[in-house]
Amino acid sequence: MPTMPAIAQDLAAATAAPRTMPTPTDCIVEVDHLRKTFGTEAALKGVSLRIGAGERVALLGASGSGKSTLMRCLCGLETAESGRVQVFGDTLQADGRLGPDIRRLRRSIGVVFQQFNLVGRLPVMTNVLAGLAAETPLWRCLSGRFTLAQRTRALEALDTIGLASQAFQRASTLSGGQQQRAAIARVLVQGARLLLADEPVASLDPESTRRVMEQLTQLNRDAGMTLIVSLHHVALARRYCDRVIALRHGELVYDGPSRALTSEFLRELYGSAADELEAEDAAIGSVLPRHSHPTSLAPMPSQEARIEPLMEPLMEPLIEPVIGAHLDPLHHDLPGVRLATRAA
Ligand SMILES: Nc1ncnc2c1ncn2[C@@H]1O[C@H](COP(=O)(O)OP(=O)(O)OP(=O)(O)O)[C@@H](O)[C@H]1O
Repeated sequence: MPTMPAIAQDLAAATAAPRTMPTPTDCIVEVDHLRKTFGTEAALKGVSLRIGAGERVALLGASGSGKSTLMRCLCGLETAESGRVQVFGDTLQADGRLGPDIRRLRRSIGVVFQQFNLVGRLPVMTNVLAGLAAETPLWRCLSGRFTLAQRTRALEALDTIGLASQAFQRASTLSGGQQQRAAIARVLVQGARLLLADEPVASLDPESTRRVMEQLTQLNRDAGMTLIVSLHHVALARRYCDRVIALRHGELVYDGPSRALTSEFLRELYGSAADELEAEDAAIGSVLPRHSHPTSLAPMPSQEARIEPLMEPLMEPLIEPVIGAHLDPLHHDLPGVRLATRAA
């Protein structure tokens, strides 16, 4: 029986139009020999990869293969014992230490988690404004006195993902899919250039899954955000991402076009969980469009016209203080967010 790497090599070689690896100049993520151990367990065993600007990459692998650990290392929420992560040409971490530019780099990295990381009792708008915490003076964050321009930006981001009319509702009143889209609006308002989405649809129904995946795809296409998304469903990876990186027991076992993935390889990758995943994939597949390109829609009123009726509450200077431990783990090291968390 062929080994896993052998199958992966065959797959990549058999692809009619192999994806060209990003050249050093358009590489925005470079990972070299990353190794991370928890106790005696190695979660990442010397992973190396390159991701180019504007790519849409799916991270696949069975439970425990190291996907979340890799994602957390890419944004500096986790430090690896050895190896290096460079983002936008600067060192994010090397040999267990975060680089000197970590705060600046984090501003350009948006992260979306499976659990949404919204504060349910705060309005959707406030949750989205938290994306601006890194660029806003502490006193403004603590008192909720965001500028009109910032509040308008947040409303526009919510409009872009179709949630403007829910802007002043408590986040807890939204459905799971809507909450995930609000988390995406927070990344949009942050102005991130790299979006890491760690199992963003794992707790969503098939229809919400489709919507969230399309929104992530649109951010990649329209806002030019590079997207790395970890997924359990191969059908989603095939539909929405051109490239797949697969991990198994902390090792990179495949890096190539998503269309080249075969059932044989996936059985190797997922082992005994393959049958269950195949059944779930069939359910998801039934609600996915045939093409990931958005279908043409009826003409919409301009964004200005759409959000104009919602502007009135924005004229009130106070929104809500940006508080809460779960708002945005990336910015927990900001003094404002720490203080606010303690005060909450
Ligand atoms: N904070 C931690 N403490 C101890 N072990 C951890 C920690 N985080 C991850 N691990 C271990 O590292 C390995 C990789 O975990 P990781 O969460 O990265 O996998 P995953 O592919 O994201 O899994 P899943 O798909 O189930 O989320 C697992 O064996 C896990 O138990």
